[in-house]
Amino acid sequence: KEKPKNPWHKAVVIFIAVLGIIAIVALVTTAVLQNKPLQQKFKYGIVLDAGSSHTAVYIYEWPAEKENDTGRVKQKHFCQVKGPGISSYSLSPEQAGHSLRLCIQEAVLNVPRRRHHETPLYLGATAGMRLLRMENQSLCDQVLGSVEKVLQSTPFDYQGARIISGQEEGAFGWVTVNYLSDRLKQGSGTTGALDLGGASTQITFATNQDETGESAENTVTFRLYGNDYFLYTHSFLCYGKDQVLKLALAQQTQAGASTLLDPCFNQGYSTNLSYSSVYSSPCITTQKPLAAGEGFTHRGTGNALQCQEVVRRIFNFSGCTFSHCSFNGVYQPPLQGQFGAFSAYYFVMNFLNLTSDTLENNMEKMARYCSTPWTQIKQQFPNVKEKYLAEYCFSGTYILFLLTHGYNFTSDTWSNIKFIKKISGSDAGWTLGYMLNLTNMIPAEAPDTPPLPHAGYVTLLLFTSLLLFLILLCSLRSLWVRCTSQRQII
Ligand SMILES: Nc1ncnc2c1ncn2[C@@H]1O[C@H](COP(=O)(O)OP(=O)(O)O)[C@@H](O)[C@H]1O
Ligand SMILES: [Ca+2]
Repeated sequence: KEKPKNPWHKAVVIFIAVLGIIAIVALVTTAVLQNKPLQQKFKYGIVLDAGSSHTAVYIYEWPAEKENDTGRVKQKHFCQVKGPGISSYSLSPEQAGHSLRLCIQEAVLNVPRRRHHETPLYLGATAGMRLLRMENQSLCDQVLGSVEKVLQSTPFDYQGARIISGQEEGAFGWVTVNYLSDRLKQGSGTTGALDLGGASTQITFATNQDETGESAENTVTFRLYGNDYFLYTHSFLCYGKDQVLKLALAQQTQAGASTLLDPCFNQGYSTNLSYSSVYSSPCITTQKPLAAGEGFTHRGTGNALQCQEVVRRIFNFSGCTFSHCSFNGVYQPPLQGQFGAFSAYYFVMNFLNLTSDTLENNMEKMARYCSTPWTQIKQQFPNVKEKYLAEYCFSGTYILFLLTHGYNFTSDTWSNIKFIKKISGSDAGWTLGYMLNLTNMIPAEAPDTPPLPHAGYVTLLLFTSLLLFLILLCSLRSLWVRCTSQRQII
């Protein structure tokens, strides 16, 4: 005889099943929502790079709660200030500050208003201002004062305008390159930084601790994310590409002739230069030739091999008092690892299409470019600024010579150099490293990471709740079987 079925059994089993499912779904959703990053709140930072030839404004952005994570700060906006570098306003210092206004207005529009007061604003000046300071401290102060006045009147958190040292310029360029390529956290191999400006050039790379003993002024140590880095760095003042051109012109016009036949400029190129435009630079230590008139005709003959000899005369390879030197008696340990070459290295080598070839092929391409007649060059590149176009033969020959004879890169190690403009969307240069350092966004010790990354946590949770659900299902099933089997027993 069948025992009357208990209508409640079925209801109870279904009720528990539904309850279990709701519990599990509720558990998983709260856990996921609980850990979901809160409304992305961003923070900002602004750095002005007051270079010898130009000023640029960089706006950086990062998620507020992640500022200690590496690689989180990104370049959000870039503004190139119209006109020359601030050091060029030495005769009208007020103009230096005024020249920044348009880019500052752009910055005001690119940073949310509610963040303005907490957005740090820095200006760092490089070799152009180092040279002006050498020439005339008072004019240098007036230019900085004029810049300071404008930056203080912005709605941002103004943190100062100063001339950074060559060491800082080199070291922070290295920080930027390694931060953006995410090499700082693993403590894995790092990338050296090669920066070519208009008035100075920097080389920086990590070396072994025992290599740093020879020259304290060339050593910078960083402790970042729990890793110690011993960096070699040197900034060659007057070896930026604009100043080095003046060095070459001064050397070739010692006789005071009215015409200079220059192998570093294309055949058919001709312009009139004043002697003062060459000899007024503090980089030129030789006196203007007495016999010289006001100026001279600068004529190109376009010969790369002869141009190499012109460039060689800018370097001094004697008088090294260390175990190894690069040039001009400057200590340099043996090169190590990969290098990122940026700023004018990139502009010149990218234009000349010398960024991805062997050293030998680059030398040949350089020779072909220099021997191309100026009329043909102008025809081929009608939209390139004539000042840049005219100097590419000189600048390219200088770069090849600097990297090989200056820094001792060989045809074997040439491929270690990558010519770069940006890394994951942000410009390679000293400004990001400078800001990261001043805002303490690269901690000395590695921030403690949660035992499980968010994704891992959610997976684990899902897995356990699925397991729970299966256990629940099995127990419900056995409960069901027991209920229905009781009916048969009778
Ligand atoms: N598009 C370009 N093509 C060639 N050269 C360029 C280009 N843009 C900038 N430059 C050059 O790159 C150099 C940038 O130097 P800059 O950073 O202003 O000087 P510094 O770092 O010595 O203070 C200058 O020589 C400038 O003329
Ligand atoms: Ca620069």
